[in-house]
Amino acid sequence: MRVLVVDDERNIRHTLRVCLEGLGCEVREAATPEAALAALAQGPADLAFVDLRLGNASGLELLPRLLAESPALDVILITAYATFDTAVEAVKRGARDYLPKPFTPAQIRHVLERAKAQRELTSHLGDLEGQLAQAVPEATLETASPAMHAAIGFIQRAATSDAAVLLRGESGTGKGVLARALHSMSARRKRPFVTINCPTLSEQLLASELFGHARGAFTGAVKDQPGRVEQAEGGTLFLDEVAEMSPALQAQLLRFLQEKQFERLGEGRTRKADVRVVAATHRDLEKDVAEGRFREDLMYRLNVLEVKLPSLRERPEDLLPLARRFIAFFAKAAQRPAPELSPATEAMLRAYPWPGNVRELRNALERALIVGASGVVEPQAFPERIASAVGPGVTLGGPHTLEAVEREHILRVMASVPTLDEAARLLGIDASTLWRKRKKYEAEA
Ligand SMILES: Nc1ncnc2c1ncn2[C@@H]1O[C@H](COP(=O)(O)OP(=O)(O)OP(=O)(O)O)[C@@H](O)[C@H]1O
Repeated sequence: MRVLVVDDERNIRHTLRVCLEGLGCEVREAATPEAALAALAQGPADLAFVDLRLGNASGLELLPRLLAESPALDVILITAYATFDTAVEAVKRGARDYLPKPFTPAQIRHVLERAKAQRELTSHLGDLEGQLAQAVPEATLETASPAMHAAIGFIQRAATSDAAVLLRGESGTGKGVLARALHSMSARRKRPFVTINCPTLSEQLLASELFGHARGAFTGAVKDQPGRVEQAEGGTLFLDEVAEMSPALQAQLLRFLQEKQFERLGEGRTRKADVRVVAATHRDLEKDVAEGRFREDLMYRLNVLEVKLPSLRERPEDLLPLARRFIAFFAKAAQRPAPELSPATEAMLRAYPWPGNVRELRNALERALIVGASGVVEPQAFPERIASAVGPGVTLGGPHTLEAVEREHILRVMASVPTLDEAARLLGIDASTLWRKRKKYEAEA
């Protein structure tokens, strides 16, 4: 650590230098605010010990000037006038910590270690954020689909309340993405968003993951461990695939939703948590209730606010914009120029039913970018199941009835523009005729 010691008393500077150098730090000294700023201008420091009293000057006033010069600097304020108010004021102005005079070498070491640990954590977090941004394209809430637009509007309204929300929809439709969006739009946004993926854990592990456990609660429980409910304090807990919970856990979750109370596994003490619950499922919950697999009372607790996300098939307007977005993202990550989608690829993407929804589209495009040649993405870059989905295979001049060609042309035009009116304008017919034709195609499908 590069440390700057700012104190007008030579003795104190000397004591700190000896102690800090003994702990492996590189130390510079300054006796006045001007000297401190000049020292920083010459080279960065990680940590500064600053006396509150610098002759006629004040360390508290120097603090913002130091931070303006070096925003990543951690400042520890030293003072013989240790009052609670000064400490609070110092922290408000951006100090990392507070060291009362007279101090011992052990206190200095302690403060140093704490600052070091904090710096490591901050940089680790920064790394993780960077990695995440690299690996996952940023979710977009832009949509031209009326069904998706309605779902997002619902989420925006739900964000203003604290009621439980149930997100329904096929796998890969973006339930997790919307749960996170809901959290970041809500007043809880500065607190944690914690996800639990219910089907991936055994009953006992899931109970312990959710509510925590006491030491010795089961083999392998070597220490007390808080659960995700406690981690999510003040924030949002996202229960993915909630229908997969065992009956015993359903009962515990119901109690938590009703009373906000729970116990860690193997512990008598009842704890409280302020957590907003958002749950998701791709299953038909009413059927699970009718067949005795899911508690009816729990369903009604979870679905106070309920929204269904459309499948990708139900939002054809978004297919190509999403595809282009993923292509741009993965090309950038691979430091390549983003290729175009060929017309044949666009037709194929529209013809394929996308049972895995947005997730499947994203994965298919990531793969296509790796296996395909640069410049233009052709259907050959996709797996067989997708590449063979060329719809009715209509080609101009091919052996088709006029009606089949018309139908295919109309469907493709509708998928390529956001509104029915725009499609009608492109096709040169009026919107009511187009609406009737679409109804007819839907009835035939
Ligand atoms: N609006 C979106 N913008 C960008 N990517 C999205 C969007 N919606 C979904 N995705 C992509 O699809 C993937 C799946 O989304 P998500 O995990 O939210 O789906 P899900 O409905 O929760 O699926 P499952 O039930 O299988 O967990 C995400 O990781 C993301 O890559």
